Amino acid sequence: MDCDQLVRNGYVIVPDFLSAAHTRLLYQYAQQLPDYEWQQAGIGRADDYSTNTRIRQDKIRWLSRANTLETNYLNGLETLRLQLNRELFMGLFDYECHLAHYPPGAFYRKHLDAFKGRSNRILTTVLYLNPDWSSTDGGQLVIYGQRQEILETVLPEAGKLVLFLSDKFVHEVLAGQRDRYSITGWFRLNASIGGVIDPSR
Ligand SMILES: O=C(O)CCC(=O)C(=O)O
Ligand SMILES: [Fe+2]
Repeated sequence: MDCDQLVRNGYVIVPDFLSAAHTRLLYQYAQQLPDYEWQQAGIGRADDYSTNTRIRQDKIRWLSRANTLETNYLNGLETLRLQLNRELFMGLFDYECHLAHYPPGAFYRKHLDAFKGRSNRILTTVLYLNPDWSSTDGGQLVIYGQRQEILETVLPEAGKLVLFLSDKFVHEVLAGQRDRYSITGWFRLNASIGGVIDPSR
């Protein structure tokens, strides 16, 4: 992981963050999960939470330490959290993530993952799981700059990790032709106030 790029640009794209073997296992795992394991994704959190399929149409499943494969991934991101704290003094407190499944045609319109001063989501991570994804398959992640210019159009290719500051970059997921699998997560700060635990979701 190149921390310099993250500091310079506020985002970084790492093509081979995860080995092909580990990525394949996660891909197969996601593909075989039965329908009832997935929930319609929503927007907002806690009391503000709602599902709005005009904005996003993916299905998600939160990761836990309930099995080895999920635990391995969470351990890998824990190592990254410690690296970021060590090298960039980011003070990241914890990490949460979910599998995401975009069926053909599904999208996620332009949005921010966090709003300045109102969220403890600091850094977004997206890991892509699909092997052999080509540009004709669609499903790109488009990252926008401060003047709404396109900074990056990212193909969701197996093993690739995208990291960006959650309150800085508007982004969207374009509709694709294939089932698209990924793991999206957030490094968080601890924003509990007055003994009220800050909700993670
Ligand atoms: O899957 C992606 O490329 C991005 C997903 C995303 O923006 C989100 O879940 O907030
Ligand atoms: Fe997002």
